[in-house]
Amino acid sequence: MNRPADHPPIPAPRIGVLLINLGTPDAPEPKAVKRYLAEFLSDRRVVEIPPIAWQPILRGIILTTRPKKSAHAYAQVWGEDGSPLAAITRAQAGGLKDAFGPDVLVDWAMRYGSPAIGDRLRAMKEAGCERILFAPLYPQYCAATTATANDAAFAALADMRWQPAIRTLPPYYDHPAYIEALRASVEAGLAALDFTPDTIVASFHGMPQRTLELGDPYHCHCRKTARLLSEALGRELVVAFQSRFGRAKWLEPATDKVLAALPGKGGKRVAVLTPGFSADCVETLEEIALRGRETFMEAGGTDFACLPCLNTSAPGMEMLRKILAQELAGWLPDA
Ligand SMILES: C=CC1=C(C)c2cc3[nH]c(cc4nc(cc5[nH]c(cc1n2)c(C)c5CCC(=O)O)C(CCC(=O)O)=C4C)c(C)c3C=C
Ligand SMILES: [Fe+2]
Ligand SMILES: [Fe+2]
Repeated sequence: MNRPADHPPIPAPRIGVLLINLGTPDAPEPKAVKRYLAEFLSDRRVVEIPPIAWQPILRGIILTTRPKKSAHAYAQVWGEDGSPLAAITRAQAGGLKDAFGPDVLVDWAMRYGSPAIGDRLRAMKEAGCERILFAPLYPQYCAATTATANDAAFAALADMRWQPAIRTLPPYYDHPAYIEALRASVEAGLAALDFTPDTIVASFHGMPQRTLELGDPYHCHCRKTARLLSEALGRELVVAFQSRFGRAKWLEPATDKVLAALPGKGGKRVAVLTPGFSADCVETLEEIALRGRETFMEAGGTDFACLPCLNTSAPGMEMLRKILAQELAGWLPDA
């Protein structure tokens, strides 16, 4: 059937890019933190203990004690625009607004709390996006982060009669653009210090040792990132794992133990980087920059620095543009 000559052209299908990070409480207060932790720690991708055994511990012990302690940690890093993790992820999405042309909508969501993945996905669909790239911003794949973000996105699709086409961003732990962004950002960070570190620690978020034994590639991804970054910097990095949670054995060595032991072994001036976090958050700003510093100085260290994550730095944004454009190839008209 022919359309009349004056019929408006069919608009090009739009494309959506949804940046996803972990999530954060709505306020640095015990009530909001409790709500957030209840959702986060009930995720079976995060705590792999059968709910019948785990839920009584979670409800009976953890959610009655931890929210107060964690709210204090959040309060120390909370900014004018809220939780750093949310503020930085929002700014990353804002910085990419025009990166891929007028037909590509860039938005952001959080796996736990708000803005919820399902809500942002439905909004993209309503805005006409027929193709959507989910981008969990975890360089190293972990089922507790990457997979659960994708699970939430696919759960939202399960309710849609007319689904958009979907791609997911692969882990980018060894992507040359990521390693180069880390190198540039670490070199700039080191050059800005008023001391010369004798030791550089690369601290990644930990996970239970059992998760590695069950086949999760996270630990290998972290080690490879550290090796490639060490080669790019031309200097040694001490790898450590932070944020231990619960009683099980976690990946070792633990960052706090490494920081406490360094001064006794002659490492008095340390710089810590956290390359597994794409945005600064309570785990970098409170656990490392505040508590890590205290641990290190009390053990006899003389100088301590926690270098910023890639955040919205020029090398960080350039990296995001490159890895996202690579996944959009074939969807973008000129790619
Ligand atoms: C970057 C990768 C991350 C992995 C892997 C990860 C695994 C993991 N985390 C917990 C428990 C907690 N994590 C918490 C905060 C938190 N975790 C990550 C990232 C990873 N977690 C980020 C970016 C953040 C910061 C969130 C923010 O709001 O700034 C917390 C909450 C804070 C606290 O109460 O201390 C917990 C709890 C487990 C069990 C786990 C298992 C593999
Ligand atoms: Fe975590
Ligand atoms: Fe922590």
